[in-house]
Amino acid sequence: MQARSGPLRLKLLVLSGAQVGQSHLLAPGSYRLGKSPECDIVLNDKAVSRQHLRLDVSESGVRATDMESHNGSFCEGMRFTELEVRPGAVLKVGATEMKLVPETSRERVIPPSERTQFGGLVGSSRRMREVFTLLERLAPGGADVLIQGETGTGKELCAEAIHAQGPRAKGPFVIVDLAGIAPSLIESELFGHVKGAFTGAQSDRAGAFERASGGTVFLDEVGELPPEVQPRLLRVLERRQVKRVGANDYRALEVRVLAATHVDLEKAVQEGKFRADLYHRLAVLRVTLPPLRERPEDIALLIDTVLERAGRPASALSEATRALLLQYPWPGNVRELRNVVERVVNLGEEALPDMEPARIPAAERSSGGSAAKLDLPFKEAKERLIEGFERDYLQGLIERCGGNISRAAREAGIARLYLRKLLHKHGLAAKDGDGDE
Ligand SMILES: Nc1ncnc2c1ncn2[C@@H]1O[C@H](COP(=O)(O)OP(=O)(O)OP(=O)(O)O)[C@@H](O)[C@H]1O
Repeated sequence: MQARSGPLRLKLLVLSGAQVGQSHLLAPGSYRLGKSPECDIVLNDKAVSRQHLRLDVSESGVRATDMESHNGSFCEGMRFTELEVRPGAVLKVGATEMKLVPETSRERVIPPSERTQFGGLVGSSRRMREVFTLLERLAPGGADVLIQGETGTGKELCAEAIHAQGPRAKGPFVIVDLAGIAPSLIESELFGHVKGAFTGAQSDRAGAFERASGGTVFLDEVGELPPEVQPRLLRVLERRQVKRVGANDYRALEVRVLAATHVDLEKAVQEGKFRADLYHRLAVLRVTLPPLRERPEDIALLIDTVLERAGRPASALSEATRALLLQYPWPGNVRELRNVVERVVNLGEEALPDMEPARIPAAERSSGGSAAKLDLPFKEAKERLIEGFERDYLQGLIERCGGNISRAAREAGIARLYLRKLLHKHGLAAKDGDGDE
């Protein structure tokens, strides 16, 4: 007999704020969230209203309604009055973030660190503060760590920070960029060689592991390691000894190994491109740096940090440019942001690159441009930019999806109800009958 699965039961997991780690089961019914002791879920948070948010839970889903709170309710960074919340979504009221997850989820809650900087890495988003908590825990221990993240998310900076806050901080920090070395030279680069081991080996040479002795070796792009070298690296990691190419003897190593990858190594293992045993050895401790598009709250702080590190005042960027940078999805992550900011402060705002037209507000592209808006107060200029962006984005989205609201909502990653509201606000109607599926 086949087991019948009932309706999906959900729970609300508190990710940040005073009650971090708590979870609340959501059986069908209505729940009021707020500071008042009369609420069903009482939130001990100064920035939360007495009656802040209502959740209506039914078999078909969860609807969240802001109860005219003072500071507003947010979902994935956007303020809402009413919203259908999908499992996986994060709601924020005051300083409290809560994630809607299946009741059976065993997701671990990492309490976000108080700090907004770890070594050279900055970030005030919950996602980055969770990373900082992990780094605080694992850096001092001296164990090997695998750092994952898209290009430009700060993996090298993260490795430097782990080394600097680890027990071998006074030792050397040796970087090996495995994507930048010819495959035939990788072995000798990592492990060294003896004179005559191969053509061109004119003298004995220590490899990166030996050079990093007493400190840390950072293997960047470890996914690029040729298959024939993978067992040798595994041996080094397990036995903590290295044999130079062409030598007979092993030398003991006192070294911390940090590795980074922008590719999904687990997938590479499934595809047979990366050895499972090496992956498991590398991935005992893992840190994943989130892409910038998943933490837009960090953009403003990152802009200020880039300006400060370049010795420029915050005023070096106009408010209109800042507003534009805040909306961009940054596919090249922090590196791209740094490059754009540095280019603009050095060459002027004309040097602002073409940023995905759909994201540039119509008002910005039409006559008047950013110069006209510089006369406006900051808040108004920013609002105009955002309004323009919303209109353009929605127009493109609805066209692309042939007026089908369900599809458009899915593509944009927002709730259908919220999308309808936005369309209404901008006087953009979807096709007759909405084209709903
Ligand atoms: N959180 C951050 N705070 C401050 N600067 C950052 C942060 N993340 C990245 N950067 C800056 O962005 C640039 C790229 O960072 P880094 O080289 O560490 O990225 P990466 O993930 O190693 O990239 P790749 O995979 O391409 O090697 C550097 O200038 C770095 O200083």
